Amino acid sequence: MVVQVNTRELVLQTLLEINKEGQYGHIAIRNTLEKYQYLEKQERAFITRVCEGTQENQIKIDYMINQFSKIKVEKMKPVIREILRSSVYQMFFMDSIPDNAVCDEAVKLTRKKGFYNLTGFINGVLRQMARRRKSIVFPEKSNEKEYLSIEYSVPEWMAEKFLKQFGFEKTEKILASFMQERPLTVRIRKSEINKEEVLESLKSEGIQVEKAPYLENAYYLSGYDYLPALEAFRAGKIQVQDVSSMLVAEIAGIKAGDFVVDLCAAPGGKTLAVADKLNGTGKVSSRDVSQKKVELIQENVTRMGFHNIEASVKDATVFDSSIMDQADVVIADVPCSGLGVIGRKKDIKYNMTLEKIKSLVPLQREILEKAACYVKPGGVLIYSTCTITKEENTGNIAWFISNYPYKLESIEPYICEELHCKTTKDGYLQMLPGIHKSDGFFMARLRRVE
Ligand SMILES: C[S@@+](CC[C@H](N)C(=O)[O-])C[C@H]1O[C@@H](n2cnc3c(N)ncnc32)[C@H](O)[C@@H]1O
Repeated sequence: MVVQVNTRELVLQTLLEINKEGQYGHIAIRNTLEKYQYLEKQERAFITRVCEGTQENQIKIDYMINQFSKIKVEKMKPVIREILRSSVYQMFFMDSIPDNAVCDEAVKLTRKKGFYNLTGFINGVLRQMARRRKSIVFPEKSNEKEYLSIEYSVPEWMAEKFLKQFGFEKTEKILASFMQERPLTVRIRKSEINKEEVLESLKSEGIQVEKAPYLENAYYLSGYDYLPALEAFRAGKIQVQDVSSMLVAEIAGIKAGDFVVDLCAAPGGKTLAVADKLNGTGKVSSRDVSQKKVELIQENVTRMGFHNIEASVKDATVFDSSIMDQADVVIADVPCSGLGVIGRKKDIKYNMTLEKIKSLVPLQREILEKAACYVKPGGVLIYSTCTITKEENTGNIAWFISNYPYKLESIEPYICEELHCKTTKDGYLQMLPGIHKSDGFFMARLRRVE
């Protein structure tokens, strides 16, 4: 028997889950959708949109609610807080739902959750907000930090940090791009397959395929319901990967027969791109810190059918003498603050802190320090992150080249002209969302000189 559920109640449950320590928004939403698979497509779309939108705009929504509620959002009971937030999202960020319906449903849900004495409060706040829409105030643009923080729902420290690093105009572009829908990008494998046939197969399954920038094998996909059901995916002909991340295997300048070590490899995006370039030759030692992570790599390796990848559990901060001076190429795609991928993972903007960023730098340097020993003399080390903070990127590279026998080497021979800029000749590239057509990403190519 199918039990009727209220979609707004599922939204509430999911938002409460999302706000638990250590929970990821996309996973909480996926869990709800998997549990209630029998829901209509429209209901699933509603749950996804309201949960994602409420989370994405949380700082702005709280700022709005606080203008109408005597009890500040942070002091509210979690259930009440999430009912209000998601209702405000429906009233102010979606066109299709009348204010009255949103208020009525919020009151019903409050009652259903047992908060009888708070139905009046919920009703009062929401109806006031609906009635006095035009009186809601937002920070002036001249008040740069507060304006950016509220308008784009990022913590003030982040707005301030970006302002310092990029200035107002660039920061606004970056933050605005975080709010835009991100296309799903895939890399079509080159080895052992025919690209035209893959494109045909995708189109025959009703998928819209569009060329992505910068790389000939990068494509945007849309119109799919469940990616793993696609033939091209199951047969290991496509791999989900942002174009910025694909560039790592390009600038590594992989040659047939190379021995490549990927130190922080899960779920295997760069490992798989490198193996594709090796075209059945050489070997990739693909490592990550836990068994669970290595299983993710292995799953992808099995699906794509590569035989030249060996996935293993290895802590990159622990020296491994067995590969000392052995690798033609080492990839250190280190754990980072992830500020470049906020557009895809909204949790990052609420969970990252200045202290955490600060504590990542020594870890990244520890990994670089070990990585330096694995490259054979004359070999190549690629350092990359999916973040845009100076200290994790150019800061670490400056530290590294002043302490180790490495020099930066131009990446221009490996990337398209559109990406050439002041720094690419010098050996590194900082991609910025909203400026580049990709996630935020940093990559550097270093040659071991002795
Ligand atoms: C940016 S992600 C890697 C993405 C991956 N290179 C790809 O392209 O799919 C960073 C990875 O570093 C791993 N990691 C964190 N600490 C590590 C350590 N001490 N040793 C090895 N890997 C570590 C994390 O588990 C995570 O999978």
